[in-house]
Amino acid sequence: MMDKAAGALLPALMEQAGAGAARLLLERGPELGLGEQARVVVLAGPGNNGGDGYVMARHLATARRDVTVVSAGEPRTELAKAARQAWSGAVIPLASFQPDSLLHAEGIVVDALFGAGFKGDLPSAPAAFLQGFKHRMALDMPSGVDGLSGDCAPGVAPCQLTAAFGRLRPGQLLLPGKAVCGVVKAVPMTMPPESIQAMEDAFPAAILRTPTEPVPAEAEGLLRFFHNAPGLWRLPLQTPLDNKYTRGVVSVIGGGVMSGAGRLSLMGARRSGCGLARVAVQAQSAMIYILGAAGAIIDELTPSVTLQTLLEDKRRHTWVCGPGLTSSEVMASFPVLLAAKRQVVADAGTLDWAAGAPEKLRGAAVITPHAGEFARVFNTPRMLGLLKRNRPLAALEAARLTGAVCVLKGSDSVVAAPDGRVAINTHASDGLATAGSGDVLSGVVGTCLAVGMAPWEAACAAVWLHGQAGQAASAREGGWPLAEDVAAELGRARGLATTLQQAG
Ligand SMILES: NC(=O)C1=CN([C@@H]2O[C@H](COP(=O)(O)OP(=O)(O)OC[C@H]3O[C@@H](n4cnc5c(N)ncnc54)[C@H](OP(=O)(O)O)[C@@H]3O)[C@@H](O)[C@H]2O)[C@H](O)CC1
Ligand SMILES: [K+]
Repeated sequence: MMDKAAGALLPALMEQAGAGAARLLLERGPELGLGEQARVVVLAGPGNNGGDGYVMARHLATARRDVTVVSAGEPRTELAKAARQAWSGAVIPLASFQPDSLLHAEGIVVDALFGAGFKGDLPSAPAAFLQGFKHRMALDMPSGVDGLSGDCAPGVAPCQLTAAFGRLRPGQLLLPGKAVCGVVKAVPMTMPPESIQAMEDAFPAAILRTPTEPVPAEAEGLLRFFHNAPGLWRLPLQTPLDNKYTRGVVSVIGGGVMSGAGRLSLMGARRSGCGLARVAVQAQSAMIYILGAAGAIIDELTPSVTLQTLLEDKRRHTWVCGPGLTSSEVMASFPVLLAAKRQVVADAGTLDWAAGAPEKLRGAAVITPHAGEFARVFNTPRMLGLLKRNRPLAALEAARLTGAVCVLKGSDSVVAAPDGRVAINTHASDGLATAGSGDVLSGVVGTCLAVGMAPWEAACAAVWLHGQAGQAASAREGGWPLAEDVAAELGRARGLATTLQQAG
């Protein structure tokens, strides 16, 4: 139900949306390769997205641009009807409009067909009409893109420019939607703060919150989206009183056969600033860890020194369990860590051990699956469908099923907490698509947890630091960094996060 206050705001918001989109096109046209006098064709749909299109056309005409409105259906909402009436130019029905090849090549079509209210399949005639143009700009979303998930209906016409109204939508940042939005530019909208929640309720697709924006108490427990950036979380600053324990202790379960993954996780933890990192590993496999990391402590497990013995040290609260582990190694460690009430980052081998049985992960603080691991753990048709078409909801449901924060890794990683918070990370780089990069991340999550951050904040911070380190390593290595190169940049990434936190 739309709140009365939000309803009363809508005409003013539509006016701001249409006027702002017109301004954006006038400013950005030359960058899109449009000439001064390029013709503009607005394709207006039946809902409020179409209404925005009529308002935009009016403002473009006032700015003396050659603008034509083509209608893909009579306006159905009161707002869109009012916007249609305020447009004094002609409205040509789609079926009767005959664009010439010059218009196709040199003009621009404004996609005001469907926005947040789109559902189902794209009708073929308007989709083909949009496809015919070389230059395209979208209002809110290219028609056929789901604003919440970024899922695209077949036939979506990719745009070079998208006007975002007030705030960004998740679907503008998540693939595949992100790829068809082109450059996304926010059109500023002013609205009283108390109306923000009401506005969010009024629109079918969620709106992204900025990191520093407080969430009203009544929104607790509801799905709400955030853009992942420093400001959404705070990493503790260094102080002269710090010692290695106050900076956090991270312990990694080391694999006996696949030692590389555990060592990369250890590197991630150490490079991102934990005070002390330790590895617990069977004595016969300890040497590779001992030789590999002079600054880490290696705890050799023997019949007399077991994991239980190590857990007597209460300072060892945070554990990374999974990188490089076989199922039997997971079975011998993960349940023991949970029984001892440790906060555990579950990755790799632990996720494979829980294939088809997500309840086995209950008790972990953070789980970090990539799409393949996710599909193995949460292998019901519903979850596989969500994974394909709605990554934020897939991650959220995984978090709710396991009680753990879920980092669904990808080039647009999402971090979901069981309480409904979902952060979208856009701060990644292609360079992270290399073996071992996920192992590094698990160690960074370990550091952020060990230093006392709550699980969702810790996971968000770790994903951002990892992304920043990936970008820096990519730049340094000509676009082709190794996981070790990414780890090597983590200290500087944390330094940058601190600077940004202090500035903001
Ligand atoms: N965020 C803001 O502050 C503001 C956003 N505004 C704009 O409003 C739209 C959302 O408007 P809404 O009217 O809810 O939805 P749409 O315009 O996107 O589309 C709804 C109409 O489209 C029909 N529809 C939907 N899918 C299909 C389909 N597959 N085939 C045919 N027709 C379809 C739908 O028909 P129904 O029969 O399903 O009802 C509707 O007629 C948002 O995107 C912004 O652009 C406002 O300007 C205010 C501020
Ligand atoms: K649109």
